Amino acid sequence: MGDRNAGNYYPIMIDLTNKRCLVVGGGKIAERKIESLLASKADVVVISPALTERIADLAAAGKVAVLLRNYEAGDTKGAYLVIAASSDSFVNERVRDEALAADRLISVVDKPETGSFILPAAFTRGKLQVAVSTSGASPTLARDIVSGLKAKYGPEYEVYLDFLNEFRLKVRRLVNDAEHRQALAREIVRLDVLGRIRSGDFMRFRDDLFRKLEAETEAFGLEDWL
Ligand SMILES: C[C@@]1(CC(=O)O)C2=NC(=C\c3[nH]c(c(CCC(=O)O)c3CC(=O)O)Cc3[nH]c(c(CC(=O)O)c3CCC(=O)O)/C=C3\N/C(=C\2)[C@@H](CCC(=O)O)[C@]3(C)CC(=O)O)/[C@H]1CCC(=O)O
Ligand SMILES: NC(=O)c1ccc[n+]([C@@H]2O[C@H](COP(=O)([O-])OP(=O)(O)OC[C@H]3O[C@@H](n4cnc5c(N)ncnc54)[C@H](O)[C@@H]3O)[C@@H](O)[C@H]2O)c1
Repeated sequence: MGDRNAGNYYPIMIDLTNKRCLVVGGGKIAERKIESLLASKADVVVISPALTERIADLAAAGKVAVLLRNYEAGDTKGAYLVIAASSDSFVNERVRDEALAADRLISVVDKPETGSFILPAAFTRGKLQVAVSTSGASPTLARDIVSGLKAKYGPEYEVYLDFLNEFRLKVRRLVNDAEHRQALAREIVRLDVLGRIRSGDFMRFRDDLFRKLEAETEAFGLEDWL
């Protein structure tokens, strides 16, 4: 494992909406990658002579396009991102070489260090996305860390992030002074908004706050709510 990436992977949030993503292989591992690609609204194409039941269901429902055959040279053409997830390491190597030659993003599930990216363990709460990677050293540890974080950052974070997003957009629209905007950005996360979401007191609080912000704008501060 001497050639494992030493931890200098570049973390990036990438928009895959309508991007063609090719998955070679239709087994358990491919299934997991397909599910996460679909969750990111990618346009998924699967090439594999056999499929798990779940992938076959996704194909029947029109959620993924499937070519029910072995990988052939040239298959990576037109793909923005490629995942080599077959059980045949020779095939995965060919997929990788072809993808790399055309500078496509490529992940190789059996020899991750030979590809150009790896996947983290991750979960979302609306706009909050938490992703953990051990640079491939221990996917199981990554998953354990994520399950701890999942318990800590519960479903209320979805509402919280939507609120923060709405607040930020309003502030950007209404408040011209950059320092004032920054002060509000710092203060808003110090308010116990999560407590209000949990206690059911949130909607009234939100409406009051936004009403005041719209009315007072440049003079608006959050001291009264702290
Ligand atoms: C996090 C997660 C996300 C996902 O897959 O979407 C993920 N692996 C998960 C689970 C998992 N994977 C494995 C086990 C069995 C126990 C074990 O062996 O440890 C379990 C546990 C289980 O399944 O319970 C085996 C395994 N994994 C890799 C290899 C090949 C190798 O290392 O050479 C082998 C050996 C295969 C073999 O020898 O047969 C490689 C990779 N797995 C990665 C991601 C990337 C690095 C992540 C990081 O940086 O930490 C990387 C590098 C490539 C990649 O796939 O991008 C997902 C958790 C999903 C969740 O949250 O539930
Ligand atoms: N990255 C990870 O998280 C991780 C975890 C465990 C295992 N693995 C590795 O991932 C690989 C796949 O594991 P799996 O459990 O999904 O295996 P699997 O046997 O369930 O599935 C393999 C799939 O590859 C397809 N396939 C075989 N030859 C092909 C070809 N020429 N062209 C296209 N598709 C072809 C098969 O039809 C099948 O659908 C294994 O090599 C395993 O070592 C990776």
